[in-house]
Amino acid sequence: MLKKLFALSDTGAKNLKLGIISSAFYNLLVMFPVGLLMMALGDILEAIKSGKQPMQGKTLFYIAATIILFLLIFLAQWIQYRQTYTASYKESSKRRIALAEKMKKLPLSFFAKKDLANLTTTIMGDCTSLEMTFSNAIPTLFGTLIMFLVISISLIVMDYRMGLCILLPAFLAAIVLFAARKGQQKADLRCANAKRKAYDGVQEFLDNIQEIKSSSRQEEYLIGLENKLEDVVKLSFKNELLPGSVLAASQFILRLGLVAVLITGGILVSKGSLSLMMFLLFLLIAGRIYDPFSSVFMLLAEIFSAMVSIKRMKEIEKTPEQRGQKSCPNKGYDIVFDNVRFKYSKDEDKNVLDGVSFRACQGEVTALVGPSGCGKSTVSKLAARFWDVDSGKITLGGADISKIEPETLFKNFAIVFQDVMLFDESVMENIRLGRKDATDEEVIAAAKAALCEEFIQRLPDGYNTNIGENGSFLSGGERQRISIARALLKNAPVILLDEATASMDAESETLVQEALSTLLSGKTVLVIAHRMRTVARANKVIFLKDGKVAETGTPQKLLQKNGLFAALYKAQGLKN
Ligand SMILES: Nc1ncnc2c1ncn2[C@@H]1O[C@H](COP(=O)(O)OP(=O)(O)OP(=O)(O)O)[C@@H](O)[C@H]1O
Repeated sequence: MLKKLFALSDTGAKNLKLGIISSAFYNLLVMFPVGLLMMALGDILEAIKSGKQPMQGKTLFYIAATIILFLLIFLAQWIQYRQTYTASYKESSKRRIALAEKMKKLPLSFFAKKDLANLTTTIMGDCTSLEMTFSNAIPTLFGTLIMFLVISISLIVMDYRMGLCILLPAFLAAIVLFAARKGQQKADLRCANAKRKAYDGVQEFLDNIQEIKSSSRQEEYLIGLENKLEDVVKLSFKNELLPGSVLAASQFILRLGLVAVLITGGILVSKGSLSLMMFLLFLLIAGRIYDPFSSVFMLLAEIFSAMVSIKRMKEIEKTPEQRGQKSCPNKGYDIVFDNVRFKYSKDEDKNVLDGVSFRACQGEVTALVGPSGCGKSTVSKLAARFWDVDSGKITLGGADISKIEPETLFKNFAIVFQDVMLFDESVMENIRLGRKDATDEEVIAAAKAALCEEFIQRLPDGYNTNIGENGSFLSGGERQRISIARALLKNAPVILLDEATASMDAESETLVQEALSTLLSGKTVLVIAHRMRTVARANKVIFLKDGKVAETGTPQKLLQKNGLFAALYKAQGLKN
């Protein structure tokens, strides 16, 4: 049950169980000194009454019992610490790894619906808050509840009237806290959303600082960001105020228990229906039993927020993964689209691709052409199974790619996307990302083939120069050439080039095209290029319009046809 409720691993659930048991054991054990004290007091009073020496012959028993009791308390606390703190950190790191592994297997449709801040909060923030909750709050809560149950039964058996005086306030206080739970969770959610919006805002501000500074709406933008940050402060304050007030109310109700024991006990003793010793025992218990409750109540807010984190995590865990076999039974590397229909979201009424069929043959360059938004990038993303098609089929060498595990399938692809992702590392390491076991010589050869050598030599430290966050020290054309070098290094049988040469000047583009054409020979190449000069060299053109294949054939044939492709070609020819 614990495993399901708190989304734990088998070991995590086992450790939490042990933590709860040791916490309950500890809470019960700390009550025993009260019993021992009462026994000693009883002995002393008995001795005084009968005129004997107090505690005669029993001193050793009391010393031994005290030592054993303290040893047991120490042991219970040590086990609780070990089982909860150490185990919860291990569990939390396992959870982070499991989440990251899970995300690797999720389709891109999942990430399109979530924003980056939300995911970061789940992986880092939620895991950290759960770490704290499992290391302390949950074992303390359950441990206290078990202790309370055991003591309640004992108190009722000893004297139900006095027992009720102690127990009723605890129930009342718990009811108040649970009644406020819904409000607390709502406040938590509001606060978390405000934090996420502020995080997104700051991230957007840092990412686009250049555009914001040069825009006439700089003031307006900053006011918007300031409002988001102020919302966080306001909602955090409210979020603290609610549990604070509820906590104060429940603590007050708990204190009433001590007063009730004092008044009821006093009346019962005066009537002679309760012994003085029993009255003292209940008073001592009432003085101690509420202490763990106070700390549990303080932790409840933490536990309620943890339940929100767990819900978010379960949502990720439940998302279906892109699965498939670990081997790719392809014969050759022709890519075939067979009546493919696809849209990014179920809510859209129009398909982005609507019955697309074509064959991109091995050893040929197939160019995807068409007006902006017609679905060219979508075709290349579907070919690498970044998304799964809604209907129809895509095959690689005859193998249905929807049945092949994405990681296995991806080994066959090298991709140069429109947005090049570069890392804050050296040029050498950025290119080596194409194939992590490549030697320096292989990296340099790929860089030369992608015409990077010339600008790399100009960098202060050559191949060892750090290129800054996302290659911010490089020009658009240079960044793309690094990305091409990476793809060349991977030497995969299928190459997807998406706007690969868009940021280069005409001269560099011609040189890169030449380099590519020698290096890409024998491979299946799907290229998206707006410039018609690039397309003219392709073996086949797929002209897309509104998500449908409008024309297909060799560039020469399509030019002769004088249709859509020819019109676009001529229009660009005029511009160039
Ligand atoms: N991740 C996404 N989520 C939702 N819609 C998307 C997504 N990516 C693209 N689209 C939409 O799908 C349609 C096709 O986009 P796609 O990027 O494939 O076109 P394209 O032909 O490559 O355009 P361009 O030449 O301008 O790059 C567009 O209407 C676009 O708005």
